[in-house]
Amino acid sequence: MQKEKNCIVLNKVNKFFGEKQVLKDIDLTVPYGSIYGLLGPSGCGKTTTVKIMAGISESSSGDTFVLGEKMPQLALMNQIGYMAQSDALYTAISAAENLEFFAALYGMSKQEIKKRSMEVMELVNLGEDLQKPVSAYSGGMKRRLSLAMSILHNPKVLILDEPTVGIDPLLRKDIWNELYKMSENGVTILVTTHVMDEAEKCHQLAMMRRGVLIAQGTPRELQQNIGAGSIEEAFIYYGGDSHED
Ligand SMILES: Nc1ncnc2c1ncn2[C@@H]1O[C@H](COP(=O)(O)OP(=O)(O)OP(=O)(O)O)[C@@H](O)[C@H]1O
Repeated sequence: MQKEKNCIVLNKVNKFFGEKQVLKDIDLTVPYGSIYGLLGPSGCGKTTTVKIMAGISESSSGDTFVLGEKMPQLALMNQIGYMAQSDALYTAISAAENLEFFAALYGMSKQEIKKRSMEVMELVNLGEDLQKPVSAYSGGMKRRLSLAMSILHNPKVLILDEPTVGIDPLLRKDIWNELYKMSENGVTILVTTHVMDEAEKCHQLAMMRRGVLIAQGTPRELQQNIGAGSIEEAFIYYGGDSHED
């Protein structure tokens, strides 16, 4: 069964906002332990798709399974890490307090919270800024803190909506190395991106356009299928490079 081999399965998922259909019959499978990229022009439905996967939003019809369970599923929430496009941070308090707050929601112990907070903050190069109020963070620092928060509880599934926007290339490389390590340890990672060199780093890619999944495969397959010289060329061929809105 698809559900057993794959960590994330979407079967004929549709989503309407009022009269407007923003997802059309999305069929998608993400194998366990893979890094799967969702690529497409602005407004094509990437965020809507990942919110359904994360259990934050419900589809209008169709089924979504994560770790073999039908979504949305409250009991799965502490096995999923989700990083939204806009940072969900409390700016009046410190990064440490933000981490503590979320960790407590996940039921982590005080000792665990302290150890893990330091670990994740060092990972995103914010080890020195743990006690600073978030209001004093730059945009890029807030993104990195959001990423740290999404992996704080060692989730089995990590869903990242444009995680490296505003992050410099060097740190972006470090973050990708960390994502590879996590995937080698069995974590399944779903990442949305506009950045072509990031798309190439994914094990598998899905390209979306106007709510439809138009192509799926490895970055190499997507290029070879149409004789494209780069993933950027494939993206332009499959999806067009113009914005939808
Ligand atoms: N709550 C909402 N109510 C009405 N329309 C919505 C809502 N959320 C999203 N949409 C619409 O659904 C479509 C898909 O939006 P979505 O945010 O999923 O796109 P996206 O591919 O993630 O875009 P971007 O790359 O710019 O973030 C857009 O046309 C958007 O305007």
